[in-house]
Amino acid sequence: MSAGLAGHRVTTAGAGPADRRGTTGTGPADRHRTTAGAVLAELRERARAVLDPAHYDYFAGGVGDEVVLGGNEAAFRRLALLPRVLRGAPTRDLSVDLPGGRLAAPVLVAPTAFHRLAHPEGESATARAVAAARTVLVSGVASTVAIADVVAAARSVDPDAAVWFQLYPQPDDEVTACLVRRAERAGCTALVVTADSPVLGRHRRDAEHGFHDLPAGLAAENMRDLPGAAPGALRDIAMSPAVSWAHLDRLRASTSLPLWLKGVLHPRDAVLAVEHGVSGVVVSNHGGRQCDVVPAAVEALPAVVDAVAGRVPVVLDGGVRCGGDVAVALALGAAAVGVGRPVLWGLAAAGEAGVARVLDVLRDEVDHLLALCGGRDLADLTRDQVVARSAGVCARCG
Ligand SMILES: Cc1cc2nc3c(=O)[nH]c(=O)nc-3n(C[C@H](O)[C@H](O)[C@H](O)COP(=O)(O)O)c2cc1C
Ligand SMILES: CC(C)CC(=O)C(=O)O
Repeated sequence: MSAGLAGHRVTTAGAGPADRRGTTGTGPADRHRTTAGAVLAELRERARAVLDPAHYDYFAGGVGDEVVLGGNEAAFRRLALLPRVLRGAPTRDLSVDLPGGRLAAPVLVAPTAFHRLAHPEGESATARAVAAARTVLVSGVASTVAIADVVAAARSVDPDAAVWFQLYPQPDDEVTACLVRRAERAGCTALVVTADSPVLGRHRRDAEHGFHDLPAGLAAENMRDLPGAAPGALRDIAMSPAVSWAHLDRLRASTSLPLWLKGVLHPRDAVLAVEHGVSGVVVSNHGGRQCDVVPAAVEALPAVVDAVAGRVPVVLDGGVRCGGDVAVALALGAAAVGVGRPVLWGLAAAGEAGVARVLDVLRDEVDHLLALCGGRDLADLTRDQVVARSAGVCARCG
């Protein structure tokens, strides 16, 4: 059965319930009967059902009492958008150009570790889905597939796919340099240096499960054969409070790739980052996994955007779970957002198709919302449209 509304087809025919590893219900009809938030929540439940509880909790958990983990999502619920009227367009341009790649929609995939805990194909499956969506995968140094193979998987779908490489600057410059060369040789188009982890956050859930090592057969493949390790052996990813701006300067000088700094919350650090030559800043609290007394990422965003003052783009990650969250972040000045856990849920639930599903529902909902807000492109989302929500709760997340 279907009914037409001026220029818009409404139908009740379409995909049935999604199965675990195959279909994910991506047909157009499906879009009219669900929301990105509901899809992401369903994928999360499907992931929970299939994953080893220790691995589910590794992905889902946060640092300390998980105040910031919940706070990232809750902060979005406290914000609302004021639509503009009578200025839209029949089709909207969601693309964004960033140093290191062009995104068809303003949602990139934040670096998360150990995708083969979620699905046997791991980061390769993620890379194919992200390339098909024509957005950017930030592939982590803690990947269970070597970066050259991740890029190859992405390029098997789209020869121009942009894959960025995330790394923790290592106290030993020689190790950092070797990781940078690997990313360059693999064909990565940008580097993302994570700066919020001078020490590792304390994760109660991991401690309770006794989850400290990858299962046999899985490894952080990029850490193999590095200086200081025996041939074929792995080096630990070092977290060191001794890492400083000087390390960043040396890294910056060693490559011509655009360099993003991830994990910035203080506006003065954002200014320093620009002064030290970064090409972009990622406002992030590591998805609530490092310090449990920091603000929600979206709360920290406006001051960083103001401090950077348009000199470099600012990306936000943390708690983005629906198109509305994307639109609010963009209106507050983010050039794009990153999603972390939702991609892991999609991957665990349905492999490549699950990741594709996450990116598709978010893109579709942003497009719909932009139309509702009278936007033609992303620049039409502006800060004056963001207001505090004094009442009302989300039916899904309360
Ligand atoms: C399981 C997991 C592993 C992560 N691993 C990394 C990592 O290796 N490097 C990094 O910079 N950030 C890492 N992050 C943080 C993400 O890049 C991102 O900041 C965060 O997940 C965004 O929040 P969200 O999960 O609410 O979308 C990880 C996050 C999770 C959930
Ligand atoms: C410590 C890394 C291996 C992964 C990470 O950043 C994380 O689990 O949050």
